[in-house]
Amino acid sequence: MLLSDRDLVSEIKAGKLALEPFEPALIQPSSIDVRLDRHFRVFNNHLYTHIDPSVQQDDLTSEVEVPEGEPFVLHPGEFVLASTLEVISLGDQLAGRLEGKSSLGRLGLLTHSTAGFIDPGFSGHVTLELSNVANLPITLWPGMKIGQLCIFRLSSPSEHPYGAEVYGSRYQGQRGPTPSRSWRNWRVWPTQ
Ligand SMILES: Nc1ccn([C@H]2C[C@H](O)[C@@H](COP(=O)(O)OP(=O)(O)OP(=O)(O)O)O2)c(=O)n1
Repeated sequence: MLLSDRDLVSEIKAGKLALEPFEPALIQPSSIDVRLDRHFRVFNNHLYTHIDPSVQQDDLTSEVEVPEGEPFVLHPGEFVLASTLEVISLGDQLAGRLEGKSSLGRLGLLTHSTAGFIDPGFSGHVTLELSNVANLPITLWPGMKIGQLCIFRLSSPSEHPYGAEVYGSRYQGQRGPTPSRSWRNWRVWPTQ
């Protein structure tokens, strides 16, 4: 079930959902707007011939911090990682989906390219996969509303929420835009 504004407020009051820092004005009818932080990760295309998800390519991205009062310029066709200003924490019976903002979508800015799911139990800054599909550069201003978070209540509490030992939970507690962490078990064959 998708939570309404009043349910979002009750979950925040009950401590089952947290956004830090939190601004009540960011609550929408059934979502909460999230803001852009000042840290970005750009791809070092000059260092690699290809991206291989099966290995850890440590120098694949570099962090860029935008100075106070300045924007990050995202050029057409570019793909960068950024992160929410807010640390987002979900209890074991809530899951989230990061969605774009229509006004930014109409300009050609994609907020997440594919992965928008936030697991129950997750806590950390959410990594944004930003790309510009317009024909002109787009300026990204730290602090601007960059997306919205929709929260769903699970049919029962998760038995092994994100962060539990049972999973890798590679992004639990992540700070800032976090590059892909390679899987140790990236291929799982059928068990006979
Ligand atoms: N745009 C996104 C989407 C997700 N996450 C965070 C919240 C999720 O709970 C966590 C893991 O997301 P996935 O399960 O989609 O990622 P993986 O399966 O690759 O990682 P893991 O093996 O840790 O589950 O990453 C994020 O920071 N930014």
